[in-house]
Amino acid sequence: MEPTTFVLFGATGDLAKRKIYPALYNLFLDGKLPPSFALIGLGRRELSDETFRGNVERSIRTFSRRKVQDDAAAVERFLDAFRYCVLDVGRKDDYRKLLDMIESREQELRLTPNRLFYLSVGPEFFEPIAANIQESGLGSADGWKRLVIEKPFGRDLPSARDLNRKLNQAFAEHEIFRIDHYLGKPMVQKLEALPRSHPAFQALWTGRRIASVQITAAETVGVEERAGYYDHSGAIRDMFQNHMLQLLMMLAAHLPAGQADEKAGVRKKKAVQALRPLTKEEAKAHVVRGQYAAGTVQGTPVVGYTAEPGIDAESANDTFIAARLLLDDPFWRGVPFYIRTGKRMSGKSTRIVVEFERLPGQPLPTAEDEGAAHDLLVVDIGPEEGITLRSKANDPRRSAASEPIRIDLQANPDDVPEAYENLIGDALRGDATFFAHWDEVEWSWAWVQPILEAFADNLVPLRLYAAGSEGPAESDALLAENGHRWWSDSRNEQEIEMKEGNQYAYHANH
Ligand SMILES: NC(=O)C1=CN([C@@H]2O[C@H](COP(=O)(O)OP(=O)(O)OC[C@H]3O[C@@H](n4cnc5c(N)ncnc54)[C@H](OP(=O)(O)O)[C@@H]3O)[C@@H](O)[C@H]2O)C=CC1
Ligand SMILES: O=C1O[C@H](COP(=O)(O)O)[C@@H](O)[C@H](O)[C@H]1O
Repeated sequence: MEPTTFVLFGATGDLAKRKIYPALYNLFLDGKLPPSFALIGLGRRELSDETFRGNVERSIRTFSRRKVQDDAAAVERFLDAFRYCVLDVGRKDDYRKLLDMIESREQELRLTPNRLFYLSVGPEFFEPIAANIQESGLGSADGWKRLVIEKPFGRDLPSARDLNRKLNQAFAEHEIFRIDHYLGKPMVQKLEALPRSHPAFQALWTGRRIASVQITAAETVGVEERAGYYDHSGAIRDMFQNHMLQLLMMLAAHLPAGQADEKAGVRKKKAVQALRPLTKEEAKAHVVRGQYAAGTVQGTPVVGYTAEPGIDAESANDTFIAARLLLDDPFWRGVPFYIRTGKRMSGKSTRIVVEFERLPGQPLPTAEDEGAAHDLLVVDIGPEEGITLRSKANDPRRSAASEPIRIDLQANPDDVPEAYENLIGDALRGDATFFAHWDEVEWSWAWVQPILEAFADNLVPLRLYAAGSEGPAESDALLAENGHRWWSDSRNEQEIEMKEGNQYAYHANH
């Protein structure tokens, strides 16, 4: 890997502490940091290098997935790369000081001037930092430069386009790495190749009609301490436009054989472009907007959203969204994609369920089975990981069908890299596969824009749901209109949970 100077804006912030330093430490332990590596942390706070390194050490001791053992020498070698520089985003002199510091580190360590600028700061700083990097000469050295940028990328279509145009004045598209941490999750990285990953999945994918695809990201937490941000974003901007649509793209990027060598990014773009647009008038028929009311989450009583600290008592912000989407694509035509995400739901789970239509000859559901699943491919993305095939046809209680096959390749969970480890490792290597490319971001915002407008004009009613539930009843009704039901919530879990010998479970081998 090429020598790199990692320039971290927001080095004193929460994300750096909880995610970035632990990820870098784990990459270091795995030998995945460049052998010649320097990190310069930036923030307004006055910190000495020593205090900064002490903070980083505390962060890796608290948050690293691998225990920081007594190998003091390894920790010291890791921390040796870290320096700190005071920088206020708006002060031009600070960028000149930073340039001096970077150049002197590059000389000291004989580093080729490859510079990775990581913006772990509020979105209002993305554009001024990029402009100052260019203006100060920080980005004009004789090596590569990359910009790693956190979410949110805009708050609607026009602002995202504006931000992108401004970033492009300093960085080319191939130099911009937009983080969507869901794309760093190991199971998400397998989605696009899922149909080819096992003969059983391949046979299903090519031989069976898909009845529906359901994508759920349910959380038990509420707004936490993020009222200022969340009350102006809601579930639609916080989760739906980015993480949920990226999950859809990753899954739908499957194309018939023959085009399989097309790059994943191109196929993802085709998937998002194929989304049938909704007008703001149509939004009400396809989208459910919810907000949590008081309730009980896993045994603990909690207040409703508008009683949360920092939230306007009259707030009509969405903490839940469910939507039905259709793709005008030869493979997916007629298959509804149902997406939902919400806070203060009954459990924490991100899961995709692909439901296959019943085969001719497959046992008809009995009265006891009423509403039970046909064949389901269940992809658990987090917190549990795994792929399970649940099939009625192979239930030995009903038919003399084939012996159950169990494929269990579960890796030691301690060995599963964190999303940020995967993404930072990729950015250091210059591999943008699992980052959100501009086309994807722009098309996602374009699909979401009429819904944002419908919410703003109150064309989609706000439905209250009790904290600890599965969301508003209208979200169930949305699927029932097509004869479907959510297969990924605790009410139905027992119905799809069949006897051990009746499941094909494939746990990712990382
Ligand atoms: N925290 C999280 O879990 C997640 C965060 N994100 C995104 O990551 C980014 C950072 O979030 P987070 O770490 O939580 O935010 P914090 O508020 O914890 O940290 C903000 C950082 O920005 C620095 N900063 C603020 N103002 C200035 C300024 N004028 N000049 C220079 N530095 C400044 C602060 O340093 P100082 O005070 O020393 O100046 C601090 O290091 C945001 O874009 C957020 O949306 C994305 C996903 C999850
Ligand atoms: O980006 C975000 O994601 C988290 C959920 O992430 P997960 O990895 O725990 O599923 C969400 O809580 C947060 O509101 C959002 O900003």
